[in-house]
Amino acid sequence: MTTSFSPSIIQGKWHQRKYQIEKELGQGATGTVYLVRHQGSPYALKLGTDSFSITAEVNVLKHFAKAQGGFLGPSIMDVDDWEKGQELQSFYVMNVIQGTSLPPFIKQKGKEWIPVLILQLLTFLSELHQMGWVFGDLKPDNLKVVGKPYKIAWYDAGGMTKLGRLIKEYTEWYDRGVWQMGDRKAEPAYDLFSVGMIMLELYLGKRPEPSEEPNKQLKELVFQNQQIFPYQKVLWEALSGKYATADKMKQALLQAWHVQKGGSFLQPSLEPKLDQASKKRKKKKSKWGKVLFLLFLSSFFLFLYALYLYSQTF
Ligand SMILES: Nc1ncnc2c1ncn2[C@@H]1O[C@H](COP(=O)(O)OP(=O)(O)OP(=O)(O)O)[C@@H](O)[C@H]1O
Repeated sequence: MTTSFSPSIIQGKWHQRKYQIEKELGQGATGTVYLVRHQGSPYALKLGTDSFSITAEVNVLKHFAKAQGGFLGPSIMDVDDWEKGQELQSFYVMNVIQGTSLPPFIKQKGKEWIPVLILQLLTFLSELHQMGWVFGDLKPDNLKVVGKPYKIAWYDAGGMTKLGRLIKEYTEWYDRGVWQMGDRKAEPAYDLFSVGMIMLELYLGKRPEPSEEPNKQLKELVFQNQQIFPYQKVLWEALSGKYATADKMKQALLQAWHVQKGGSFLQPSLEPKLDQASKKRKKKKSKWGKVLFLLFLSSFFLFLYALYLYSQTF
């Protein structure tokens, strides 16, 4: 939703806190997010288009504030209304999540980071699902890589849906309904499909449009790409809803990751070691050969000398 008018200061009607607007961070379905300053500190302020959806988001965020298990996500600092002329506009203030979006991060750091970050994401999803929620609108736009050591951070609670309900917000490319791979029931497998699509996008570096037979196309995309090779099975199983929990997918991904690491990292370092060992063995062999040869030579001359002495005696 586009708001052509950008205020320079937003003041809460109830708490009277003043927020100086610095710039727009982005726009979502339920409002605009601004980078603001309050008493010298930066915050992200979401100004809603309707108070109902802002209240719903605030409720979900407050719920997760209690149990974010070390995962970086938005924490609510203030909730208030802004008097814009005659009308009231709801807003909430949260911490700023600064980081790099997943696609540019992978482009910069390399594809070997994909399973590492996906494993982190699965740990977060496992916790979320156990709390009875599904992320819903899971996509790179709602995730960022922050800090060092690198960690996945999330925002946008707008799509979070209670288990068993109908997914309330989705983005086509990450939605299993669009790819004819399942329905829009809020269950862990719905999020795991989106995780699979995020992986696929990061490996391919693009998002091909769904064709007339989207599920067939998806299978081809997974199995015809050699770069995905060690993760093809995990990826396809996630896309076809084979994993009932995020932990199950995590286990399978971890296994594939170890196999991949064993294949690409052990082999080169093993080869020189094997070479050196065989060289040592060869060296040992040639040393013994020399000793035996000298022994043979000296016994041969000894034999000739004995023969000479014998011929002199008789
Ligand atoms: N806490 C935050 N820190 C930094 N940037 C943020 C924060 N929250 C949101 N943003 C930025 O504002 C944009 C809009 O966020 P918002 O959560 O409203 O919706 P969205 O996820 O982009 O879209 P939609 O809800 O329609 O799927 C985000 O894409 C992001 O760039």
